[in-house]
Amino acid sequence: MTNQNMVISNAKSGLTIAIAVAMSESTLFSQNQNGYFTKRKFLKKLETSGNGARINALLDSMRASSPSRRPSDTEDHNSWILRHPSALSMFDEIMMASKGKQIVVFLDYDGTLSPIVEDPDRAIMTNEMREAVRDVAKFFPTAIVSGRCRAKVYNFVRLSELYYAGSHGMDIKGPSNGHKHKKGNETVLCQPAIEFLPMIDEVYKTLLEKIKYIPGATVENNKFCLSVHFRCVDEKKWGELADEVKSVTKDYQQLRLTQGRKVLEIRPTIKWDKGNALEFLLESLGYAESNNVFPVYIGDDRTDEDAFRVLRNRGLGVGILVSKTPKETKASYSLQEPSEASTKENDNV
Ligand SMILES: O=P(O)(O)OC[C@H]1O[C@H](O[C@H]2O[C@H](CO)[C@@H](O)[C@H](O)[C@H]2O)[C@H](O)[C@@H](O)[C@@H]1O
Repeated sequence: MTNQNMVISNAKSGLTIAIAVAMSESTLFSQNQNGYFTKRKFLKKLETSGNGARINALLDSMRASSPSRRPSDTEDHNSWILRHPSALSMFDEIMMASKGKQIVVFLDYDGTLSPIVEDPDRAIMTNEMREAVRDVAKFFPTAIVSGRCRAKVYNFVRLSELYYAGSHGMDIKGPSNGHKHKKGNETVLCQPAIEFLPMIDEVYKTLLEKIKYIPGATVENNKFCLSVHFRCVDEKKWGELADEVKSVTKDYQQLRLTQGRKVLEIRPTIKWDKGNALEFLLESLGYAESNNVFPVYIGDDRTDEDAFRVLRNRGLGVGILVSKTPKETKASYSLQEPSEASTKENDNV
């Protein structure tokens, strides 16, 4: 089995595109035309409001981000896919664009490397996926960019050779070993919201008390930000939950509310997001102003849009949105859900 076959057979997700791009670049991956087309065919099979906002607006937004499927969705999907084609069907185009450039891979965690599940503590990444990421990182600098706190996402992924940007990019650390992609000897570290730690902790404790009577509601401490989960909350109780969250955050003008997949996220108002994290990491790798770099960013959530926007505005690399349903996005390409093992059939929110 060649290195290339090994890499591909380990891949079970949207991550395959990064691996596919790898095939075009690495000299380790030399092969003839037939081999190229066989691999491509095989890859196809593998694809599996701020503090001032009113409560009603927040509740509307929670509902809007959790749509139920309608019969016309197929039509919407067809026109959407024309604007955001499958990254696999555009394989050749992406390969051409990356030619001669240094690929850097950015991967979101929840909904990209792991399936969306009801209990956030059980969003386990498969060993197969871990091996695929490990193989990608052998060839390219690779970063995990997550809303989770860095330590937690590291515990899920457990690959010391990667860069990790936790808390939506507000906590960045370079590889803990002497990895070849590491620049110099210095450890990359960036924590732009360090002074918010006591405030976040205080809000976490207050929220724990406030929401404990709402069945299914949980709050997750992501160190520099908080996640209030409502995936397991009866929709009739969403209004109450929104009330409680607003009643706490209204006293903290330095915090803002954003939304993810059935989650309200409380974050410092500083201008720092996954897009800034991407730029910081490119700079740390020595590609601040360079056009010879080809970032591949794969993500599924609203917060990943900040990174997609940076790539689009700078005309760099590709953004790939993992989604089964049409969504407004700045990503150029799309992929289906990360794995067959992901939650319920209709759950893409
Ligand atoms: O940036 P990400 O790595 O995608 O993190 C965003 C949030 O992901 C997690 O919540 C989401 O996944 C959970 C597990 O599948 C699911 O139960 C929840 O409904 C989703 O919103 C994580 O728990 C959050 O802290 C992250 O902010």
